Amino acid sequence: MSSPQTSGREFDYVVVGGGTAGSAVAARLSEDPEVSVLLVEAGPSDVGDPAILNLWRWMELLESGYDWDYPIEPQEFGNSYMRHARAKVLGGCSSHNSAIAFWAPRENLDDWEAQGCTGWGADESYAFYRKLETALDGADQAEPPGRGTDGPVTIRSIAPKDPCGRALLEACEQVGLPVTPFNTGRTVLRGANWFQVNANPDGTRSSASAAYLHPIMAQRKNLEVWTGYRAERLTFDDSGPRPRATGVALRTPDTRWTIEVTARRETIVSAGAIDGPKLLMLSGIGPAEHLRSVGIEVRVDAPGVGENLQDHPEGLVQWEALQPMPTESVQWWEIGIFAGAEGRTTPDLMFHYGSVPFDLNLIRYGYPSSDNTFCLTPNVTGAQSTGTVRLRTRDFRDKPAVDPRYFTHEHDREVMIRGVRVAREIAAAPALQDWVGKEQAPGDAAQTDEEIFDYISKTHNTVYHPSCTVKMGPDSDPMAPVDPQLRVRGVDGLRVADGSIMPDLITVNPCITTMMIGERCADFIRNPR
Ligand SMILES: Cc1cc2nc3c(=O)[nH]c(=O)nc-3n(C[C@H](O)[C@H](O)[C@H](O)COP(=O)(O)OP(=O)(O)OC[C@H]3O[C@@H](n4cnc5c(N)ncnc54)[C@H](O)[C@@H]3O)c2cc1C
Repeated sequence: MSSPQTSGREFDYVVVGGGTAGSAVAARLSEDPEVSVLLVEAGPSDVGDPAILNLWRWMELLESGYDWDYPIEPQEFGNSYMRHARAKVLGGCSSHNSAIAFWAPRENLDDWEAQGCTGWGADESYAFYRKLETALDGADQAEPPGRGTDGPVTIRSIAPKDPCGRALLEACEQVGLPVTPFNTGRTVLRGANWFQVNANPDGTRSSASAAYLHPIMAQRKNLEVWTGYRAERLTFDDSGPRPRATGVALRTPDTRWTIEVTARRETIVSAGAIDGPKLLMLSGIGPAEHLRSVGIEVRVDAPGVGENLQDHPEGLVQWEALQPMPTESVQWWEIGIFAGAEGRTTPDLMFHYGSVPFDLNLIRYGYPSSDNTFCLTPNVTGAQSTGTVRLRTRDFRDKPAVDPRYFTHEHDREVMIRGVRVAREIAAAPALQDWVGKEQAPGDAAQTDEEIFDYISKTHNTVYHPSCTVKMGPDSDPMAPVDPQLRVRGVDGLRVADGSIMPDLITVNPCITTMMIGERCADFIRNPR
């Protein structure tokens, strides 16, 4: 596609960001042959790219050319060296991630509804999880509405091949965390199991792009997918009483031209929880004072844009393994453990089990690491610390300032410290004694709460779930830039559909929920209420 010639093209819908939600939005909208849809993605196509499609290679992608790779602002209580991986490739983070597949707990979605997000409760939203998936396993254990049988995304359970993983599950049983089925519609408070993943039996991803786009990209004449085009800003007609979104200004792949494409009906921003608020702010929609401070004219004073950044902070306990660890794996992180505190309705603590060293934040502090290790990573599922995404400058090429403000809330520190202790308790159970060698990190020196948190604050990572930065909410909430049908307040013709619209981050891994958000956005557009 050569460059200035593409300028001035018109479509009914323009979806900006060909990621997890954007792929679903574009695929569903273009089911109607009467409308034309353009999907624009800054990164390259994933079609035929083994580095992306082979799920077991996901860790190679961190800090690679496929990663926007965002640094974070200096943290008072957290790890200032931490990087936020965000995929820059068709399929977005669903092309980059470890494909752990969860339906959100019913309680999370019902809580969204209770916050004024009408229509987002579990009963209505679960219909869209069903619609998006073909569940290969576990359907017989699910409660109504049951698992999906003919959706584009293949979800299957990981086979129990890893012997260390089998011993781990036995150890979990021994400490009161029994093997419990996932994705049944019943919330797992305390229990463990092999994950379900959105992947095909041959080990390739069933990412948003592979599932929604690959089968239709060449066939559907009313859908165009442009890769390598980066949105600089949204365009508007400001002549009426309210601004109306008219499309997007794009930098061409050769970086030589800025072109404009028109959305006759709507523009949908699906650029994710970091680049989405950035694009809105570059387009004059954001906190007025901040926009003025970087020289951007205010179109809509939307104080909630870039606020409310939520994430799942993740700690690490790593051991030398006494026996050889597997040399092949579905994605190296095959088991999940929930260890909710007494009296909760959703678990406040989750672990991933890695059959690999995960020392990307250890070496700079001199912690030992080696090739034959395994680890448990406690994460705070309902972290109370919230952060911000802000512009550094008005140049679309500059990385935004991402400040998660990790562990600024005491709750998060307490849960994480408990997480390290629970990980040690699991490791001390009889079933793991043939596997557990020296604890490399945090190691014997970290015993008191202060010592454990000192280790955590230096070395913690993230489960890579930044969300909630353009949250939806009722009209009465001035911090909610979008309404429950995902329309941006203060302008016409513009919606947001991606992980940024969650009012609160769900307890579990959010990729499948983000696809559900894409499904719902297309449904709101096609079936206006
Ligand atoms: C390393 C990693 C591992 C993870 N593991 C899991 C997991 O196992 N399970 C799980 O449930 N979740 C996981 N997650 C989280 C999950 O993948 C994300 O929360 C989710 O995919 C985000 O979807 P999204 O649509 O909001 O954004 P994205 O999928 O990031 O899509 C945004 C898209 O917009 C594009 N874009 C951005 N700016 C522009 C612009 N200016 N112009 C054009 N295009 C632009 C991006 O390149 C990207 O393709 C992981 C995430 C990462 C990074």
